[in-house]
Amino acid sequence: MPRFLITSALPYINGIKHLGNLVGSLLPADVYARYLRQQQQQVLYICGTDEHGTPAELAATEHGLSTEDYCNKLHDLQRDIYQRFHISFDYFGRTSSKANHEITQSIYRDLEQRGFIKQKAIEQVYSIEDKRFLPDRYVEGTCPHCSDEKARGDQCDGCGQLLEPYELIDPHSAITGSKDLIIKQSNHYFLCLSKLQQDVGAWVDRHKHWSPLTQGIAKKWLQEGLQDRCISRDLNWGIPLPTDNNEKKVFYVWFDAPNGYISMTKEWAEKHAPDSSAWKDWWTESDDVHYTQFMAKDNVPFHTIFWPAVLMGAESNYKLVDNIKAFNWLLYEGGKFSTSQKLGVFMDDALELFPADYWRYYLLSNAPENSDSSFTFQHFSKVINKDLADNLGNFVSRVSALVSKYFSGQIPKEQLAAYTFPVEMKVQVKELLKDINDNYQQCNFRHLINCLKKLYALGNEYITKAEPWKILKNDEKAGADILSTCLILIRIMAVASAAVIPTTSEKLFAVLQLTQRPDALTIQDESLFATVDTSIKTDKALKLFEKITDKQVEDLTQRFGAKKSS
Ligand SMILES: Nc1ncnc2c1ncn2[C@@H]1O[C@H](COP(=O)(O)OP(=O)(O)OP(=O)(O)O)[C@@H](O)[C@H]1O
Ligand SMILES: [Zn+2]
Repeated sequence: MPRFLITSALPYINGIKHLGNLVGSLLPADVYARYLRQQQQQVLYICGTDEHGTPAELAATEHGLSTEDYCNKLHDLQRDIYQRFHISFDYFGRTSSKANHEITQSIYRDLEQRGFIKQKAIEQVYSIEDKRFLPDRYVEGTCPHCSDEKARGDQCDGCGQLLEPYELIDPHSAITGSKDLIIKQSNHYFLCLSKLQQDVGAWVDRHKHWSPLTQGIAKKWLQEGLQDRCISRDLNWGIPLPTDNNEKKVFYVWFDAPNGYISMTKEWAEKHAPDSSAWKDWWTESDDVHYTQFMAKDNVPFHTIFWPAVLMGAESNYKLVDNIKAFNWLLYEGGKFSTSQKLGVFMDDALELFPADYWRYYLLSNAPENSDSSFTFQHFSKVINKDLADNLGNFVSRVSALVSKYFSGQIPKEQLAAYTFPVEMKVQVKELLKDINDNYQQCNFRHLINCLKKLYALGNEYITKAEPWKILKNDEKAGADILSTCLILIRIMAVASAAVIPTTSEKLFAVLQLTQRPDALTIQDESLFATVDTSIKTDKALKLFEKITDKQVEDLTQRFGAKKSS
């Protein structure tokens, strides 16, 4: 029986994440994991915070905390918020863990032994006032090409030119503004990626099923030719390089972060599996584990080229990824959401505004799958009001009100015994369920939501056309049959939507007074069409979703239009 390993790109520690991070990595991975579990598959879903690197140190300083304390705090905050979004990790770890230190250092030693590490002195900008080497993007100045005064040492956003820090006119530290900068030489360690080009290229070629976005990015890097890549930094915070030279170097965050997937699995096994060595059979190359990663496009080179190269070079026999579900950007006011620039709608604010299921449903309906997509409150309200409030919510509320009113919540047993689900509708629903199942399986989230939407609409249209409220006045049996069909449809909607809107699905089962969980039934299960013997208890109309008003849209657009202030 296959087993499914799932990881979502590790959220960086420098703040509460935004809706872009949610839709570009965490949410789709969660939906896939939930779907597979619902289909009775064995799943391990691993994620955790990515904690090393300069932005973490700077964020800590900004908050007046040591980097370690800051990371502890932000890790807990992030974990809490993912729980509130019902992201169902099997384990949520940290790249700063002891296990990650050990695994990263051991991978490095293998690479070194096998001749894939070289040393080279490089020149870097050192800020005397900051007492630190400055990464290129923390050097700012005037662009020599377009005179933009806000150019960074890696790139000018004004004209798009790639730059070196020494090319800037009037360079200064982006941290303190100090101009007291010198160029210092420092010995650094490089991964010999150029030696691994062929192996990585052949491996990428074998993955023809990857999406055009994933393949396109991987092939572009390969065509340009892989360059040896620096894996060390002169920082205090990070995983120390186990070198013989008497130097204080740490790994560059890109090198240690993905190893976190492995080390977090190790911690999961130590804490939660019956056998603490269970992590090994998830990560050893074998046919029965199918590994899927979720991320947005900026992370694709790291997961298709750099990290696989590291694992191949180390000849570690660690499992390489089978499928990569990559996303484009979710845009906010025409630009990219940004944690460092505090731009966009952040997950904590989002949950204060609306329940998690609103966001989960909307973000997947608008997922940047084939191209970038834009978030607006206007669009958000349109989708929620139409799909969830007008279709799903309205249908369930009409059905429960009628069953309460005409049958005191319980359709008589003798009528249920004589009832069968209408044949024609069964064909239609089965077809939809097949599409829903396929889209879950293939992680086609926009199509998936479209099918769910059709399912909700089908119920609503059926009851509108059948008009049980009229029929019930003269023919109780015919009316009871229509409502029985509706009750079954509610169960089907709950089961089919369970991975996307888990809380709502549970509420639907609660309305039906079903004791099972909606995710305990598989999506194409024949028993979904059996009669629902319920005793609904609603005295007044049930309101599953609150409609979002034009006034709310206006206020929220205004409130979040400017940069987030804190
Ligand atoms: N606007 C976005 N749309 C979709 N996915 C995104 C977006 N921004 C970030 N992601 C993805 O979220 C995941 C976690 O990202 P990470 O925490 O590293 O933030 P980031 O890419 O540095 O974002 P930011 O620039 O906002 O800090 C990554 O897979 C990243 O590609
Ligand atoms: Zn420029």
